[in-house]
Amino acid sequence: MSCNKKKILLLGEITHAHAYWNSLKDIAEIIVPKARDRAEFIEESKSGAFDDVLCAYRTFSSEAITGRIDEELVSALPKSLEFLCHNGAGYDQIDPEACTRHNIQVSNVPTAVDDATADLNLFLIIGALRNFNKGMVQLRQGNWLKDVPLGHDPEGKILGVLGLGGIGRALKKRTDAFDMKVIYHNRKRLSPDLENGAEYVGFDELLSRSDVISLNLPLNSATRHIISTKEFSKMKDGVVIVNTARGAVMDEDALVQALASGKVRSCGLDVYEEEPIVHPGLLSNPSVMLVPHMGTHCHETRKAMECWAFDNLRSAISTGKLKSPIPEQAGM
Ligand SMILES: O=CC(=O)O
Repeated sequence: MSCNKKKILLLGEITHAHAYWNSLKDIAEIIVPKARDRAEFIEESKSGAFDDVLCAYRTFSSEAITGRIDEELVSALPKSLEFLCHNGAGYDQIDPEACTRHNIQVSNVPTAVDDATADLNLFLIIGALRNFNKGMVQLRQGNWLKDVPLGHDPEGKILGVLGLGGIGRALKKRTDAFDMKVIYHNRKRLSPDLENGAEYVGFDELLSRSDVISLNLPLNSATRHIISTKEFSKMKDGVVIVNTARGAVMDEDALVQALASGKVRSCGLDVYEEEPIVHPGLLSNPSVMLVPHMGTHCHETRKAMECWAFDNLRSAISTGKLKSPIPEQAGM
């Protein structure tokens, strides 16, 4: 009976939206790989185990088995594969050009991640400005307020958002309540309704005017290390930097140096260049706020993300179109 159904390749685990996932079984047969690493995965695919799959669903952590979805991996997948539905906003684990060359349409999960990530982003800004981490570390060591410098109020400070997308805009909504003045830089200026009062500035102006810089842009070849030594030198002394996007948009070595010199007063990080490895210069610095990639680490958000990704699968199977194709493939 199942032979008439379309096939979905499951890369990763279903953790929240079980009922929705089970409902997909009415329209699709689920193929679960046995591979434990990339070499085994490629071999399994070449053996024909994934033949005829139309769609693949993948999670962020499935990279531990498949590795990056790049030319080598995509070439080993069956030609029947037309849709790759990624569960996550950032899809830097996928090479969009390789997928396009092999006629694989890719979707991600925008919007559903915005509020939870912006909540964490705000927590990091306030914590870094107010030296909360240092105070908390000292308290646990029995050193009540020892060597904890006075912090700074967010009110009246200039927040420079690099990448005013969904998360950046959700952050602005939150920082408006703290009377922060928001300036932003994107490759293209947004429409006034999306700007919602944020001031559009050039990249260098954002670096030089901001009291707090928030990195909210995707990681790709154009944004890797977009913040490094030269950019730090253009910032105000004592600037605060927060990153909930991807670690590699900022050069971590350069950040550690900028913290040591005092150029950067403090930072708040949810993401790191080599997760789960964290730079020792960050780990040993009690003034910085460090969180282990928890931007969407909430029941409700994780469920909403799965549902969004499954909507993409359902749409691909029933209409031949994705609900949220990645921008690189718009019009494919
Ligand atoms: O990091 C989380 C995501 O990309 O959704």
